[in-house]
Amino acid sequence: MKDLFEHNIHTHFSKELPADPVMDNRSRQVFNACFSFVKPLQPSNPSLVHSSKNFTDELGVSIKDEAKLVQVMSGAAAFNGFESYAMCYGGHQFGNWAGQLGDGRAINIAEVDLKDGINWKFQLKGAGPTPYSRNSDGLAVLRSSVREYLCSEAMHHLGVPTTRALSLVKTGDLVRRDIMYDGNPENEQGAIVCRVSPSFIRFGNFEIFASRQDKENLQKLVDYTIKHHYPHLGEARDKSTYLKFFEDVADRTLEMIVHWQRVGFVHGVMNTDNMSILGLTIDYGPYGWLEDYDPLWTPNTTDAQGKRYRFGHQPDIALWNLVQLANALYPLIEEVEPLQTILEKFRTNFQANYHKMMCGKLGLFSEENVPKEFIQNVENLLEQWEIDMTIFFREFSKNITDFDMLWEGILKSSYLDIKKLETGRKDWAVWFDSFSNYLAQEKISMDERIIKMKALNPKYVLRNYMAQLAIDDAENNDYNLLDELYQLLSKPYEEQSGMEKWYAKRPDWAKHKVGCSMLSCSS
Ligand SMILES: Nc1ncnc2c1ncn2[C@@H]1O[C@H](COP(=O)(O)OP(=O)(O)OP(=O)(O)O)[C@@H](O)[C@H]1O
Ligand SMILES: [Mg+2]
Repeated sequence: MKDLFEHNIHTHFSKELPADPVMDNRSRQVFNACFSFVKPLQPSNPSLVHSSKNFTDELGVSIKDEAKLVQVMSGAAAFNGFESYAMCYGGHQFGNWAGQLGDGRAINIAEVDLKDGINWKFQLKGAGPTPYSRNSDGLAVLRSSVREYLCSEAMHHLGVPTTRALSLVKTGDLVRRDIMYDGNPENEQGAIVCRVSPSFIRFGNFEIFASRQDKENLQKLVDYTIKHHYPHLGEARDKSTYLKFFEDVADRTLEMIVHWQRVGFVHGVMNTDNMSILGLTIDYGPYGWLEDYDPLWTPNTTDAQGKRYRFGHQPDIALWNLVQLANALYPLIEEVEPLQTILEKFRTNFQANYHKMMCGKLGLFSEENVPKEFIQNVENLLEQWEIDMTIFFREFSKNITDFDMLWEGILKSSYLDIKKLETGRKDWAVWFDSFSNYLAQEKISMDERIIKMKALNPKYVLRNYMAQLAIDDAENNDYNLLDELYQLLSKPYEEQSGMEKWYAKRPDWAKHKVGCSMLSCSS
């Protein structure tokens, strides 16, 4: 395999789209441009924490010189002379237009043609200030970087569309953060994740031009996005192509959200500046994994009041965000109705896809036989009896032929004590009766059913406390647990000997610990 740095740069984004002519790296408004050239900050003493061998293997590249990797991925050296840049975008944050945001701490350091003929963009998160940093420092801490690094790779292996993570380095510099926003800032270790994706364009990249009535640049960006990322839409650049583009983005967004609901992922900050135009999960900030099944749960302390980004609300928020994207694209389409039709379709398609997915998790693959209420009923039961989502569905991925077997799984996955649980036995039995009826109508063999269920119901996910344990060790320069979780989560659907300890309910100590149940945006 050829070394990553032996590959040539192939610049598309920063060559084909308008650049900010001002080279001044001070926080400012940037007009008529998709990005600004900016160099990463020099780190004082960079060191490698981890790199994703799975991902470099997938990309078909090797890393021959680890020292060089650390230099490039910490921003100390350029990637084969590439002129690095930060992107300009805006966004709706918590339902309000926030104006220009942009890559305040992300810097694109390379564009390279690799796997599948894709032009991969390499981006450092936490590499120093840019014109988009506003009042912040452009940096990231080890704690949040471990979370981003582990989770992006874990999500990929779960089959959820996502940006990838190639490396995690420490900068050797200290970063001051007030983790609980309570006036007690502390010094933390600075770190940088190298993220990789075919594109980091977000809904907000389009919104910023629309908000400034800059139709010319809006169109340039849309045309670029279609050319490089939706080439099947053809050469024509007219209203019908733009509509089709919007429809495809809506479809991809829908697919991503169905996956999130399937694995119990709560993004936590679904602002439009965190919505990828490719339907990839982007920005692993105060995300969390659903443990006891609670549709109202959000990990984000900033959102604890309104719970706008709670688990059960993610599909509605995706739609809300798509409405903002529709508004941004409107100047190129100038017709409301066809946009509305696509948004309506999202709603109905989501319901159908969600139903199919949930039936699949229960091993019912003739979902047309199953009424919506049946799924609603099990969701209510899971919520009422505080049942761990991952364990329940994995325990269910067996040949469950009688109620006792189901009950065993419930005992294993509930956070309630047995005495309390006993009072729910009758309700579960009623549900199990209807389940047995639908099961009897299944056409596929039991073996096949179980294989399919296990492929939908992961055994291992990155529980919030697991990431925190890895962080605690990493902060003391011990990366063994980080590596153990990285390896574990690269095969989330497989039984793995010696790893059963990670297939367990969240321990009691983790219920209210910072980083394990609630997370602030401080990162
Ligand atoms: N420490 C920081 N310094 C400068 N800008 C920041 C910092 N933290 C966040 N921002 C900027 O604030 C805005 C919203 O932040 P948000 O938490 O969504 O993103 P993020 O975690 O920095 O990055 P990304 O979305 O690239 O993963 C973005 O424009 C982001 O670049
Ligand atoms: Mg963000």
